Amino acid sequence: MSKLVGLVGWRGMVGSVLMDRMVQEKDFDLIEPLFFSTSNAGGKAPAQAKNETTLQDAFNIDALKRCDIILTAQGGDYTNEVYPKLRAAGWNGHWIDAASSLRMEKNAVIVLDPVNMPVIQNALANGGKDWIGGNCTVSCMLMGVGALYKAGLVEWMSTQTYQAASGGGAQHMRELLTQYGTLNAEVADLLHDPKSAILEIDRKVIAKQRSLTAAETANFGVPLGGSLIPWIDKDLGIGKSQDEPGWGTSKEEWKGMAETNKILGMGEGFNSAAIPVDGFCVRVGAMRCHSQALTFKLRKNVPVADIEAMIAADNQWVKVVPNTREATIQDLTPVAVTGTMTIPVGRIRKLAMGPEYVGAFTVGDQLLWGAAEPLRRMLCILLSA
Ligand SMILES: NC(=O)C1=CN([C@@H]2O[C@H](COP(=O)(O)OP(=O)(O)OC[C@H]3O[C@@H](n4cnc5c(N)ncnc54)[C@H](OP(=O)(O)O)[C@@H]3O)[C@@H](O)[C@H]2O)C=CC1
Ligand SMILES: N[C@@H](CC(=O)OP(=O)(O)O)C(=O)O
Repeated sequence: MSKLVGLVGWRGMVGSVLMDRMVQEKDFDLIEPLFFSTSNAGGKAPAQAKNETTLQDAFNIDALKRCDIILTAQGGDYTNEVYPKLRAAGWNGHWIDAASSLRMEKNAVIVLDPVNMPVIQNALANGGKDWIGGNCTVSCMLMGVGALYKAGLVEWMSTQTYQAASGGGAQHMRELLTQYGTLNAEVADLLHDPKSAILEIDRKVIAKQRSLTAAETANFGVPLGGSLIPWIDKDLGIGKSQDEPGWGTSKEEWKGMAETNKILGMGEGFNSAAIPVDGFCVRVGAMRCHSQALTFKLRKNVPVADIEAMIAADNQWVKVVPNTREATIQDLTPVAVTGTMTIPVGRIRKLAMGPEYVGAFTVGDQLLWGAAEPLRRMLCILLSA
């Protein structure tokens, strides 16, 4: 008999990408889905419903308890409210979650099976029930360069990210595009006139950016179109001495080290067993692909050709982009990658600091490998266990 799989958050942005992938991969053939809603209980479930065609109340613990597996992309507030009640009510099913709330819990595994299948299998063998999707930036990075970690080559890594608007959610994407439109409209006449002065256009654009209303920047807080924001998520550094690691760190930056090490089953957080990962996380005006410039200090001098071969052989989605201008501008951009499962890694080269210092650049669709895909793959792992 098919497992009863509760789906929560299926109509949100991450949930919609997840549903599309589940349809593409025919995951619904393997399950009996039970659709939940936080806003429309009693309404009609989507077309993928089989026997249970009515939307269930996502806050109804008894309804949730019926499920063998619950897969949620509803968000952290939902998880914080419902998960403890469900476990307290004795539910012993598998919980698969896109939200970060439970990620660092001792019993939770951050799932990214092309990278950490042994960690997942070990947890399964030990009765693990909580399977949490990783931070989008971390998951996309490890899909690209996980091979170097698996080979034990990384002494430390520094990452500088270029994160898309979608990481903030659907409203952030709308706000970015609206800002681009507003800026374009401000100088449309001048743009149409080939003889107009570029500095006049520039002056009008910056004046408009600086005078955007609170409503026009409601989601990001400041203009993003034509600018960038070098801070993502909360400030975790408050209260620390400025001379210790962690001071002035954003939560997104903290996740880089904490989650990378947890995914790989190594030391967690800033402890001695963990591989140091640190850098700056920056929001840019891309739509849904996160990009990252990586600097590695390797434990030994490894030829670039060997590094490329290791990365290319790691999984079926990673693609090494030759470090040429043409290949880079064609294949190593958010525009090239959006909507695809491909994780290109390029700009692989030795850095001036010494032969153990290697640079790379990678791009990933943060709604696919960064959010939805590891979850549906974990569902399949559970179904085949
Ligand atoms: N955005 C991202 O990049 C990432 C997000 N995540 C996690 O996933 C969670 C969900 O994120 P995201 O998908 O962006 O959130 P959304 O805001 O798009 O969707 C969340 C829920 O909002 C409700 N909702 C209300 N109005 C609408 C509407 N007009 N269209 C669709 N849904 C609506 C739906 O619940 P209902 O049907 O019950 O009303 C939906 O499930 C996040 O909180 C985060 O924890 C994880 C990784 C990346
Ligand atoms: N914080 C990410 C998106 C996200 O949802 O991250 P997390 O799942 O770690 O909360 C971003 O803004 O790009």
